[in-house]
Amino acid sequence: MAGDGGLAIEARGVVRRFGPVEALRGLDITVPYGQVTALVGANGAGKTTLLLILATLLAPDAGTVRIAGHDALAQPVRAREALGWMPDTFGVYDQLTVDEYLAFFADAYGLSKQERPRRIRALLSLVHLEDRLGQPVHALSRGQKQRLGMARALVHRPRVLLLDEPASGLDPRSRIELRDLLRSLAADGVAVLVSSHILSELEEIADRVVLVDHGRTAGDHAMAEIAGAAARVRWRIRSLDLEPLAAALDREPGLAWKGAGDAAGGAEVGPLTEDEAAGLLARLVTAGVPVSGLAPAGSALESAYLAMTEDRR
Ligand SMILES: Nc1ncnc2c1ncn2[C@@H]1O[C@H](COP(=O)(O)OP(=O)(O)OP(=O)(O)O)[C@@H](O)[C@H]1O
Repeated sequence: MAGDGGLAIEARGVVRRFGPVEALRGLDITVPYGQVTALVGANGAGKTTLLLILATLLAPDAGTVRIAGHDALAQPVRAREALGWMPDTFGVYDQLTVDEYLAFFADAYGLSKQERPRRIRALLSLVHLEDRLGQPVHALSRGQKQRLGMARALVHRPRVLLLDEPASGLDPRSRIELRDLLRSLAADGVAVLVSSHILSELEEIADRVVLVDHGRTAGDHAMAEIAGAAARVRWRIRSLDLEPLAAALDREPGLAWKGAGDAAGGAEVGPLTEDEAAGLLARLVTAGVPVSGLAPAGSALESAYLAMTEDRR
């Protein structure tokens, strides 16, 4: 699918200032084809600024950006042909119907008149809006508009897809469908770069995580490394009787733990790997502690994110 055999996105030393604010301070990022890469970072870290620059909608003050092998600054039109873009705030032309809206973008991307109706029906079916054909865009709910935005981003079958907070307005079913759609696009060789604050969802969607911190890349990890069995995460232990649990945890050399609060009825321990947690569980049970549950506390990506950003606050 890559065609040019290279990277889908390659940005180096990207700088962007807004007056006195340095939103990006020499950021580097590479995104391969055939994978979902997640862009994660605190509010104001620079994710949207980066995505706008990659989408050729904002010029950097310094740095280089290549999209699908094209220099995005010198050849923005070539870059745009390869790109699909879904912004976080979704502007729609309210007077248009759903299919007129997609036809407008199909036209802008040069799809032939014969192909357009077929493509529009396929896209509406892909985002489960086929029953909205002929209806005005303004009558759609926020989540439906977001799904229409996704269809719009895919009109010209882009090889590189940029999504800024795509799941924010979606109901649980639509989120699962979005996850499946992004996975199947990646399986077809598309490079997907997605920013989101919903880390538990990214864990299931993404192959890689790029951490952005104060305008720079602060980490680039395979999801398997972060969320796999070898990853160190916090664990929640539930027990029918808290006193023996607390006493047994106190006897564990070097183990960090705290009470998980009355409602949770147990303790939070770690970070530990899956093996270490299994060993601890075996010792607790052997010691006669009435353990009723052991599970990761929050998602592994959340734990990793908190650990990675702890000393950056
Ligand atoms: N048009 C603008 N004018 C002035 N400052 C801006 C502009 N756009 C972004 N900034 C500033 O640049 C920094 C990075 O903003 P950006 O929107 O890229 O962050 P983000 O990581 O997407 O944040 P969030 O997670 O809150 O969406 C922030 O300090 C922000 O205030």
